[in-house]
Amino acid sequence: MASTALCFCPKSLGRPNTQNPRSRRPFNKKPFRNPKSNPNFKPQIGKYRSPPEPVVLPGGEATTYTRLPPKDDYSDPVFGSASEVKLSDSTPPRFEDEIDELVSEGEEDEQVNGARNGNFVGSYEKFEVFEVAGESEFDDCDDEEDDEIRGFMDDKNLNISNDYEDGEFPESHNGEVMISFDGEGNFEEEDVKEKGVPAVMRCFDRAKIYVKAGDGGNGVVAFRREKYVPLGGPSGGDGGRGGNVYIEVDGSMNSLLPFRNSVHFRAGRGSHGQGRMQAGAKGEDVVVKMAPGTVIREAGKDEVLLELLHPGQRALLLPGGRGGRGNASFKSGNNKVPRIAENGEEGLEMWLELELKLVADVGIVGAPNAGKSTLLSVISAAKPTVANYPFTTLLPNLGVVSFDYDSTMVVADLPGLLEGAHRGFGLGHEFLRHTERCSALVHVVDGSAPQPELEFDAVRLELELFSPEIAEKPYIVAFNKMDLPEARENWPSFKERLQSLGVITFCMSAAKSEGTHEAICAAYELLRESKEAMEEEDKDEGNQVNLNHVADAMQRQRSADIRDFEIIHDSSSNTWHVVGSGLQRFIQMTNWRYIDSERRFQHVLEACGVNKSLLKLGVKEGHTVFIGEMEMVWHDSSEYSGLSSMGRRSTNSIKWADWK
Ligand SMILES: Nc1nc2c(ncn2[C@@H]2O[C@H](COP(=O)(O)OP(=O)(O)OP(=O)(O)O)[C@@H](O)[C@H]2O)c(=O)[nH]1
Ligand SMILES: [Mg+2]
Repeated sequence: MASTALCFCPKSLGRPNTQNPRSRRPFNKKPFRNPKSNPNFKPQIGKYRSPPEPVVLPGGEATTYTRLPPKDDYSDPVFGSASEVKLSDSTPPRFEDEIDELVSEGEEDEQVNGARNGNFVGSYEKFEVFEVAGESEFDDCDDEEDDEIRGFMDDKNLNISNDYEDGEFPESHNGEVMISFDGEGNFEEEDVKEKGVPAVMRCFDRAKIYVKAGDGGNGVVAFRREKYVPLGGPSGGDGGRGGNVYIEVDGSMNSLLPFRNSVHFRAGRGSHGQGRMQAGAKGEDVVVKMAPGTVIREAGKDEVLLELLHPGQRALLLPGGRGGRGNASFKSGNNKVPRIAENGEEGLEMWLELELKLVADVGIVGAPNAGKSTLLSVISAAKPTVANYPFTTLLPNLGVVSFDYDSTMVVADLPGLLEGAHRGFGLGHEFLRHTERCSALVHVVDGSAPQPELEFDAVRLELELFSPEIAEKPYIVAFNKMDLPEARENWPSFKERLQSLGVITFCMSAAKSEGTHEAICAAYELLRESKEAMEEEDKDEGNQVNLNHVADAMQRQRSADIRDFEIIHDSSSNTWHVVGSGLQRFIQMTNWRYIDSERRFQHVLEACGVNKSLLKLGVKEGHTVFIGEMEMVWHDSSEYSGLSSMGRRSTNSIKWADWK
């Protein structure tokens, strides 16, 4: 079929590389920061280059890899002239052809025998794979401005070299990551770094966002003046409450990619109060929509704040700040003309780290090119890309399988797993966490592979190394490509071995849609059983989850008693720090423009025991005392003994951590 696909080499995906994209720029090209200054730059309105159209090749050409394939199997996108390659050009040579070629050159030696015995990889020389950066600056998903030119996969970033003889490896230059393979199946691990995938793939299931609740509006000082109403009294209204930050699960989202473009979410501030006792309007709430299964943590912390699974669930994350009181609220028997009003309470702010673990019922795992996407495409309406090269699937695909009206299941097709994936090879491990929420797995094995048993074992081992919990999930094995004679030949021995292990095994031809229904029905049966078991557990636990627990905890912290404070003395500078979240909030809400505020402040310090405690601890005339954001000085004279304000020391807004 004459069709084209984006040009990339699976080998370059076989290493986790996070080198600085600017560090290895081709010497004959001038660096350009602004892509629009590049004469070759064509703006892409559609944001990302679309992935290749689904292609179904004659299955006979497909080859499954459980290790990194040797270079000759693929045309090199860097050295080739075209930026796109025909799939037919990149068809890997048949295993036997390779051996025959060697034989015809009179090289029938140990290598060839090794290959005939199935030790395919051992017959190759060492090679290394590394990444050379082009001008692309797309690697950083935090960089907002260049989003529109970020390509889905930029083939300029890839380079491959295997020019080195055994044992001769160059030092790694410019921070590039090298993975050396010594022909014995041993990989040198020390250079392996964590982030090895293009930005779009990292941002698929990870994001960092900023959220801020709205500040409360200020209260005002006003007095009623009206004809025939003498001494109308205070009439300053209260400020409005700041907007809240909510997190809502949006069933139509299945990735965190939208957060590449919008990172900051701020709720509106409440309006200020007005005369005639008019209270300010409430600030606008902000609702941050997330894909089902997003795990939310505070940046830099391990503790999970929220984990919402079901579409439509909504949790209050940050409550808006309280509106400040106007002078009408301060009227009392003692003070009928209060000249005081409060500031609105500042809304809390926070950086959040989001991690998506897809909510799928069944996960399809297996080696690259085994036929996982083909299976998903025949059992559901999903149209994943199918092609005859490893790592066709770069991001997980979801599909819904409907049996009848009320029995459906969500199936996730994941990128292929290579041997050594736990050490960072391939893409599989990047996305295996998406199977954590699956109740069952379908393990697709390429039946036409030279040794399907080895392929099966390699993938099982990788699953175990990634997470024993995933490996313990119930699974079935789907032995694929039964339309090919090799698969039919391998099937009896494979079936016998797996049956002896007690594994449920099905044979099928995904391409011809034969046997797929039986396999998927068996997967559904596993799902049903595990759901029943889970429902039982839920019944036993019987507890309802409070989705607003984060906001509740914050609210409790903020409204702590003003008398709960701690005094810290710094003897080197003779300064005192009075720390307490109740006091801090009180200071932040004090509006120092009004003369009565200072008096009220002094009164509160006296009443809550700050002055007394300071005196007890030995504060002296002229010592500096910090309370929250206020800097104060201590006076110790016969007429007045206490603190007087020197001004604010910072105007930073409040972080959640400050309250803890
Ligand atoms: N003959 C035959 N070929 C098949 C069958 N199923 C899949 N193929 C072919 O195998 C190749 C790989 O299929 P994919 O579905 O892309 O494999 P995959 O496991 O999703 O591969 P990755 O996404 O790279 O991990 C394609 O050329 C398919 O046409 C089958 O039942 N019979
Ligand atoms: Mg696939």
